[in-house]
Formats: sequence, structure tokens, C-alpha cells
Amino acid sequence: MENKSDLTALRAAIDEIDRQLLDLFCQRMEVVAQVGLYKKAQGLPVLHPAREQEILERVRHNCPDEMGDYASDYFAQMMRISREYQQHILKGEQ
Ligand SMILES: O=C(O)C(=O)C[C@]1(C(=O)O)C=C[C@@H](O)C=C1
Repeated sequence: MENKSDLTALRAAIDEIDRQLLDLFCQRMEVVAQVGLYKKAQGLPVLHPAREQEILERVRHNCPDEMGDYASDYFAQMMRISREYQQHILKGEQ
């Protein structure tokens, strides 16, 4: 990086990526809520370890080696947040 305008451009790129991530995150959370309601109706637990494992393995497989730990951590946190949201939704539904 050479100067301030390079930094400004890089931050503008991050802002645009964040905008897309936020949009996708909210879409994901809406689907997660539907899965939570299905689980409630079927009497299933919120946590599904095998499904989380499957997702984390896919994430590692589909990203560059040097990013594997970070991507895995990112998705693990996202699924922890999903479970929190499902618990929140289920509480509100009772
Ligand atoms: O697939 C499910 O059963 C979900 O509830 C979704 C999800 C996820 O965020 O991907 C969340 C919680 C489960 O432990 C597994 C996966």
C-alpha cells in the first residue's frame, strides 16, 4: 500500500463486502428461524452437531489452506449465533 487513497479504496472494498455479508447473514437468519420452528414442531433439539461438523468440513475444503482455521472459526461463530436466535425465537413463540 502506497498512500492514503489506497487505504480509502481498500476500505471501500471492505464496506461493499460487508454490505453483501450483512444481507446474506440476514437471509440466513431468516431461514434459521424457519428451521427453529420446524424443530420445535417436531420436538427436535436446536443443536445438531453432525450438521455443524458437515458445514465446517465443507468450509475448510472450499477455502484456501491458510484461511481454513479462520473460516472455520467464522462459521462456527455464525452457527452459535444461529442457535441463539433459534432459542430466542422459540421462547417468543411459547
Ligand atoms: O441445520 C440445522 O439444524 C440448523 O438449525 C441450522 C444450523 C446452522 O446455523 O447452519 C444451526 C444449528 C444447528 O446446530 C445446525 C445448523
